Amino acid sequence: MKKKFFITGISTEVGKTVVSAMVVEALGADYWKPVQAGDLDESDTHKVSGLISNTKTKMHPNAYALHTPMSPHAAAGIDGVHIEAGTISEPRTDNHLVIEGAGGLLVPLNEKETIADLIRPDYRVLLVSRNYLGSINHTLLTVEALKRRNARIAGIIISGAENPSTESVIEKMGGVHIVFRIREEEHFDREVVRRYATRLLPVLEGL
Ligand SMILES: Nc1ncnc2c1ncn2[C@@H]1O[C@H](COP(=O)(O)OP(=O)(O)OP(=O)(O)O)[C@@H](O)[C@H]1O
Ligand SMILES: C[C@H](N)[C@H](N)CCCCCC(=O)O
Repeated sequence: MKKKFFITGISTEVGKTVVSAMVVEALGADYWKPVQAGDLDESDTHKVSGLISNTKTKMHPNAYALHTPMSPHAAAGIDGVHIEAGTISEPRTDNHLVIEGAGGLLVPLNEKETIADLIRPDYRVLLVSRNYLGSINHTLLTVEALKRRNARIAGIIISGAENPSTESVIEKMGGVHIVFRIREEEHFDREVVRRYATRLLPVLEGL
């Protein structure tokens, strides 16, 4: 059965793109970033392309490609565009699909909708968390917001240094499992991503 994984994060810059590349590489999945805001010559689609080795993956075009590295609602305003979640149609594919959000879960697309409105019932949501002072609160708030929307939470992925007391309290109070960990790496390249992808595949098969 083909699976669709939605990658969200507890904030911006926590490792969603790195995790997306690993999930894409593990499954040979297609990749789609519906809303991109920022330098379009160094978009997340370019980054994922540069981190994977398999030849099966198809990169699907953004529904909205905005030029300013800001919240999508604001970046859209600058470009004179109005984002509507309802106009975004998922790319057709027979392959697994990895969908990456922008920033955190409640980042606005416009004055009424957020990234959370892009999550469909058949998406398995992977929440990327990264340890910093304040990350417990950001992680538990995001889990609560996902549950309130009946999203199918597949699990949390920790990117960066381990913190056992943080991780155990997140699992206990959030009622969610940490399904994978990425160490604090000096850099990410195709080799590093391939190594993690090999370990990640059996985890994804169980989700
Ligand atoms: N485990 C890690 N070890 C070292 N660096 C990391 C790790 N995880 C993420 N980073 C670094 O943090 C930065 C942000 O990561 P990434 O681009 O994946 O975040 P993001 O959540 O996709 O951000 P955005 O919200 O802008 O899309 C990158 O420079 C990345 O290399
Ligand atoms: C530009 C950045 N890399 C992301 N694409 C968008 C992050 C928006 C964060 C908005 C916020 O939560 O305050």
